[in-house]
This record gives sequence, C-alpha cells and structure tokens, in this order.
Amino acid sequence: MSSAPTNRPSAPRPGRLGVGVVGAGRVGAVLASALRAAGHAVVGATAVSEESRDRVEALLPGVPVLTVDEVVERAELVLLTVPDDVLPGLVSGLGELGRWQGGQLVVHTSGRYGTEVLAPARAAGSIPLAIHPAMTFTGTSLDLGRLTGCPFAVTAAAPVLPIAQALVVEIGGEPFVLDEARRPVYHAALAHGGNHLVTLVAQAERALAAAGLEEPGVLLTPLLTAALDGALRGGEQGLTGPVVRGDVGTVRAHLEALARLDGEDLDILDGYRHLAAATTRRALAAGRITEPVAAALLDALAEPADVTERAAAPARDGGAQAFAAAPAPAGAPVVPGGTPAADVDAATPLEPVLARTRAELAAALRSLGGTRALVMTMGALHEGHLSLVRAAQARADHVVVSVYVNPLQFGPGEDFEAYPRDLEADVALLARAGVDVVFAPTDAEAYPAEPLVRVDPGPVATVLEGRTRPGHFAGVLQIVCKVLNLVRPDLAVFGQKDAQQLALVRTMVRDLDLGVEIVGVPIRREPDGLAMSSRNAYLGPAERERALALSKALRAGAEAAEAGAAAVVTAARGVLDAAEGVDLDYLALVDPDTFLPLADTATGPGLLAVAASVGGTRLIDNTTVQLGPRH
Ligand SMILES: Nc1ncnc2c1ncn2[C@@H]1O[C@H](COP(=O)(O)OP(=O)(O)OP(=O)(O)O)[C@@H](O)[C@H]1O
Ligand SMILES: CC(C)(CO)[C@@H](O)C(=O)[O-]
Ligand code: BAL
Repeated sequence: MSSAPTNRPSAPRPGRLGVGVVGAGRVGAVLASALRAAGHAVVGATAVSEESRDRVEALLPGVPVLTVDEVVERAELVLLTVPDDVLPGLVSGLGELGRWQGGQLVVHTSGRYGTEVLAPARAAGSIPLAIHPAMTFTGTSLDLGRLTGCPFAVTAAAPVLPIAQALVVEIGGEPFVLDEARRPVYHAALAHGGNHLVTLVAQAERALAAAGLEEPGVLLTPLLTAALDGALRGGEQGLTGPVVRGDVGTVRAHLEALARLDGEDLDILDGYRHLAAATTRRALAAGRITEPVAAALLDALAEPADVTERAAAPARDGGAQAFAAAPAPAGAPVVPGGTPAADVDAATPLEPVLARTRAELAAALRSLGGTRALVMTMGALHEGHLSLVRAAQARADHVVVSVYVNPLQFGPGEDFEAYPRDLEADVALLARAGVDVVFAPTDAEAYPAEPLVRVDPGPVATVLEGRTRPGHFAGVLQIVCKVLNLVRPDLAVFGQKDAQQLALVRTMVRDLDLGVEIVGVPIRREPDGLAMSSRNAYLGPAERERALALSKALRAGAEAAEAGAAAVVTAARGVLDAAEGVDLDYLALVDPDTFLPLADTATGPGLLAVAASVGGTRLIDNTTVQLGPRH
C-alpha cells in the first residue's frame, strides 16, 4: 500500500459536533450511529425511501428526518453518504445555492473520490474530508462491531488530515492516508475482491444446485473459507486445482458441462473462462506451471465449448490433426454477398467470405454486426495460427483473418519467393475454424502505390530480429497499420512466437493512438517442443530433429531462472553449443518490454529469445522466465 499507517495517539479529537447525514443508506446510518456513540450529536438525516426511514428509526432513534437544505444548515459536520455518481452534482448544486458554510466539516465516504469533488464546498470556506471504510455494510447494528479495527482510507489537505484521522479513530477504525490519485484503483481493487467475490460464490452455488445439490452454501463453506484464508496468506502459492495441475482435459470437461447449463446460468461459463485464463497467467508468472502447460490451458479456454454456442465452431476433438486430415470443404469459397442462408444449418460450418480486394473486404465488413477481431498471417496456416483464431473467437462476435506474404518485410536474399503459399488450403482450414472473413489481397490491392509515408518502428527494431533483418519491422508495421485501418477491428490477435513483433505492434498502437486492443497468445508447440511455424515445412527429417535444440535451450534456461540471469544464459548456451548443425544467430535474455539486455543481477520477468539457422532455415523461439528466487 502506498500509504503509511497513521499515528493514532497524536490525532486530535474534533470535540463534540452536530452531525448531519445526507443519504441515510447503509453506510450513512451506521457511521452516524457510531459518531453518536462517540459523543457527537446527530442533528438530522435525509431519508427518502421507506427503507432509509426505517434505518434512521432503528440506528438513529430520535433523530429528525429533514430535507438536504435543513441538514446542511444545521450541521457542523455534514456526512455525505450518497452514491458516487450523485456526489459531484449534489456538492456543486448546494454550492450554487450558497448552502455551504465556512468552517463546516464536509465529509464524504466515496471510495473513488478524494476531496477535489468537494471543491464547491471548499470554495465557501468549509473543510473537505474524504474517508472510506474498506468494509461491506448490512445497514444494521451488526455493522457497528465491524467498525472496530476496520481500515479507513483517508484523503484530505495536510493541515486538516488529523481531523479526518481523529474522526475515524473515534469510531474505532484504523485510518490510513491515501493520495487522491490512487483512490480509483484502490476502490476498484476493493470492488473486485469484495463485491465480485459475491458473484463468484453465487455462481458456484447455482452450478452446485444444477448438479442437484440441495444446500450449496453449506457445502461450499469449508472449501471457500480455507481457500480465502490460503489466498490471503500465501497468494498464488496456495493455489490448487486443475489449472496448477495442468489438467487440460478436466478444464475442457468443465467448459462443456457449464455450456450445458440453463440459459440464465450461462454467465457461469463466461466467468469460468475468464477466471481460469487469469488463473493460468498468474500461475505461469508465479512459476507454478510451465509455458507449454499454460499455452495448452489457454487454448482450451479459448475454444468454443459446445457446438451450440457458436454456429460455426471448429471440430473439438483432435484439434489440428482433425483439421489437417479433413478433406477440403465442399464448394468454392464464396465472394461477398454470402452463402445462401438456406444452405446452412447450425452444425455446418459457414464458408468464410474470401475478399481479394479492398472493395470486397469493405462489402464483407458491412454485412457483419457486433464486434470483430483481426488475425494477421502470412498463410501456410498451422495449429499455432488456429490458436490465434480461437482466442479471437472467444473475444469477438466475428473474426477476420488476413493472409498476405508482405514483400516489405523481407530483405534481399530472404525467402520471400520461396515462402509457402496455398490459399485454397488456408481458406479450407479457416472455414472449419468458423472464421467469417478471409482477406487475401493481391500485391496491387495491398500497395496500390509505392508507399511514401512509412512507419518508423523506433529503437526496439534495431536489436535481435531487427539487427539481423534490417527494415523487417518497418515493413511489418507498415502492413499491420494498413490492415488495421482497412479492417478496423475491435481487437487484433498476435502470437508471442514473434515476441518482438508483438511488442512493436503494441507500441505502434499506443504511440499512434490506433484505438484497437492487442491480444497476445502463447506459443503453440509440437509435442516434442518445437515451436510451430510455417517455416518448419522447409526442414528435412534430420534438420527437424536438430531444430529441437532451440526449444531445449530455452527450457534449460528457464529451469535455471532461480539462479539468476547469468545462469539462464549459460544453461541455454550450453545446449546450443552442444547442438550440431545449428547456426546460432543470437541468444539473448532481455527485458520483455524494452528488449534491452538484462544485467546479471536482474530479477523479475525476462524474455529469453533465440534465433538460429538449421540447414538454411532460419527459426526463432522464445520463452519468458522469472529471474531470481521464488517466494
Ligand atoms: N507457434 C505459434 N504459436 C502461436 N502463435 C504463432 C505461432 N506461429 C505463428 N504464430 C503467430 O501467427 C501470426 C502469423 O504468423 P506467421 O504467419 O508469420 O506464422 P509463422 O508460422 O510464424 O511463420 P514464419 O514461419 O514465417 O515465422 C503471428 O502473430 C505469429 O506470431
Ligand atoms: C503480422 C504479419 C502477418 C505481417 O505481415 C507477419 O509479420 C506475421 O505473420 O507475423
Ligand atoms: N513470423 C513473422 C514474419 C516473418 O518472419 O517475416
């Protein structure tokens, strides 16, 4: 926490004050009651709803229910306990009417706001204070006990801060000082942990009820109590369950079971997907699972769970093998205008629209409603690309895949001409995957004129890949920017396999305000560890075997991560040095954001990246490592 605990004994007592409450909701009535118990007088409260009036009667017996004007007029301390969204208008409205008084304490209990929202009261000479109890309230006398020891975030100008602290201390709370600017994220954290926990428990109870269990709350209590206790004490280190065990099959079975729940409970599937993906990423960062396990879990979580969930879902079992072995789908790809609806039923994948020109793309996009995601590729598609497609499908209503071998990113002597091209097979694969639009422009459509205005990728493009392939990233960003502008997606998905490319795309989107979300997807590997790549097709059987040195080196490096940066590089280099027929271009341990080399003493996340040629085929691979001792 950025704040320092306050020194309780030095906080002055504000003396006996006349307290007025505006908004006798749960928090207002309870805090006023506590202030009363501390010796202050409650001079009035506003209470519009019957519930609020009952609350005043129960918690503040004898206190008159008044109008806002009357409360503000009579009170030396005005307690504003209204909803956050009402607060600014209320304070400025009272200011415009000249109701605020010099010397009056004006205290609000919003978590999100500091004292700036009280500026109209300060302008009239009153003393603005913001206090926020990190607690949930029932609005009954039960809450009074909960105030003892309850942390309160306190924000106020330095000279009057002790007054706010003293008020908190008087009602039994523990004040801590919080900067105004940090309040929104502080409040988001509490809402996420405290409120969304309620939703999570409710969803777990509904799923248990769907399993025919009668007292889900009773059943859950021991587990949830132990899990909460463990999480608060040991964070992710205490995590148990299928994600940390790498039980991908179980996760898939869960998704399928949840997809079959009644419509009103379908939010559970959505919640499960998001939280399991977040759990996977956190378990990976905490070193509880390896990258291949995380990749497999994230892929499973991105797959449509049931054919009924998405009309054009891919076949589920068999994954890439099923796609690759399947015959080309009947019928040629369709042009904009679409497949006649009568030809399609829910189980038949829709043909994607194949757009070869900008005009065809524009027409295809016009016919799509909802949100859309873009996946950019150079074709010769494999399961790695399909994992990008599935990640896109999990996040948007429609998916556009571009297939284009971009000449601008190839240097002289590189494999532009030899690069594998098979549009028909790619479209067939994308049809099976349920993609909506395939954009495969010709060179003349992609670059109707020699581009005069170029994207400058900046310094990150001069190291690693950029050092060996000068001009490569300028060419990549030129086409990425262009296709983003032609497709105008809500989000675009890129592979972590090209980590430097992913980082540069993110930087371009940030620096040029392109207004698109960039999603990164973990590296998809063959069972023996080789990163999937279209260029693997160039490898003969012996070379294919030798190419394993790259992923083996990364694994050796990652396993040495606890011993620090130097050990990581030494371990990885050892594998590469021992490998025959592997011509190393670079092996580098760099900062995952800046791509600058990491010092031997570095701790935290690092990116271990490798590029090497095997029999003339240039391959790249990388892994993230967590440097330094695990805690
Ligand atoms: N194994 C993989 N796992 C995850 N994403 C991948 C994988 N391979 C490629 N991608 C991603 O797919 C997108 C398109 O990449 P591209 O068409 O260049 O495929 P590729 O197999 O990497 O080809 P190449 O052999 O030219 O490197 C990029 O965002 C890339 O990072
Ligand atoms: C992003 C991309 C499709 C641009 O040509 C290419 O660099 C790739 O395939 O990663
Ligand atoms: N996969 C990145 C594109 C390229 O190598 O040109």
